[in-house]
Amino acid sequence: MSFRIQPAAPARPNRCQLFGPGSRPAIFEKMAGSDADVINLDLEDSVAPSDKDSARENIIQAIGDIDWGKKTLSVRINGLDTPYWYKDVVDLLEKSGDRLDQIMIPKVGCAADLYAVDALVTAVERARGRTKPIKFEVIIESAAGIAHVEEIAAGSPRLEAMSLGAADFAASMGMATTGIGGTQENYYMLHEGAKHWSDPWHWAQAAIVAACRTHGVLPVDGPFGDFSDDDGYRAQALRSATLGMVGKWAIHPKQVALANEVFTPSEAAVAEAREILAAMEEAKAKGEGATVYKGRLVDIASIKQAEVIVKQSEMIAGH
Ligand SMILES: CC(=O)SCCNC(=O)CCNC(=O)[C@H](O)C(C)(C)COP(=O)(O)OP(=O)(O)OC[C@H]1O[C@@H](n2cnc3c(N)ncnc32)[C@H](O)[C@@H]1OP(=O)(O)O
Ligand SMILES: O=CC(=O)O
Ligand SMILES: [Mg+2]
Repeated sequence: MSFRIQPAAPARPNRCQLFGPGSRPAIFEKMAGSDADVINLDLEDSVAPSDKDSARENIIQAIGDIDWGKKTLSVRINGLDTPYWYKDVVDLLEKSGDRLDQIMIPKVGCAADLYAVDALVTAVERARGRTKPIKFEVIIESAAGIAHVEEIAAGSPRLEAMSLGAADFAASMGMATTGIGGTQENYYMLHEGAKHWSDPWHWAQAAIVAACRTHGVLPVDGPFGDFSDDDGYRAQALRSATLGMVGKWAIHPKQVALANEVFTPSEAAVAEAREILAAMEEAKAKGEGATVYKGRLVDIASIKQAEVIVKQSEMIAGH
């Protein structure tokens, strides 16, 4: 371990982030009644330019009027390249109460983007005497975002979560696809005549996880557009969980259960992790740093691996 200890990410469940357009207030109660850990009310790309003002008002009203339970309540503001974002921030903080937890900043390209939003948020919070500091989450969804991912992860003490936005990311990178996330038909290796599909999102996800883990931020997988394809969603989510991500977006309510299933450690996984911890306790009592569990090596690193699963399960159960 480096002299610098890796900071812990925020201890809150973030298995599923359910999105809904701010211009569609009829679904807000349904979102609040869902099993998603995080709600993302959207002012950005799911809202037409002509609806930006009314969507903002809908969201401000709903923040106070609806019982959001224990969910993390987040609003995705418009990008810093638009004329809308400053009013999103100012109106949200001036006109809504303390129930709002987080602002999601899309298309972040460098740490200065967070600095700019932080400066505005801080000014409004002070002017209004808001005592609960607003947290940030960001979307990495551009070439600049992924190129500067580490400085972004370190960009603000308000930052709690970072998502990969596959749709805008693909567009910014010039990727030859219109699919949002998941397997891409033309991204394969050929071996003895058989196609083996590769994962074009892998490197960006791994970069996001590394940046997040270095700076104590929650890494999250973004949207999977084909909400008719449960198996495709599950496969994408399982890959993300295996890489260290803690959750995934749902762009339709039917994806919530899939995300919760994948990002809640199973009883079998928790039981095995506890057995590994017990085996290592026994080894430690005998003065050994390594032992054998079910025919395979476990050592002091295995304790840390097992603790990730046990802690995640306890945190979710305790929430
Ligand atoms: C690339 C990105 O930026 S992704 C993030 C931004 N995008 C979004 O926020 C889009 C979020 N999703 C949606 O807007 C919608 O789910 C759509 C447009 C994809 C589909 O909407 P619909 O055609 O109404 O879906 P469908 O008919 O299957 O809805 C089934 C039920 O779920 C409800 N529902 C639909 N979307 C949502 C949602 N996001 N949250 C909660 N409930 C929802 C519908 O009201 C309907 O309820 P009912 O059975 O009581 O009538
Ligand atoms: O905002 C999300 C995306 O995929 O783009
Ligand atoms: Mg996007």
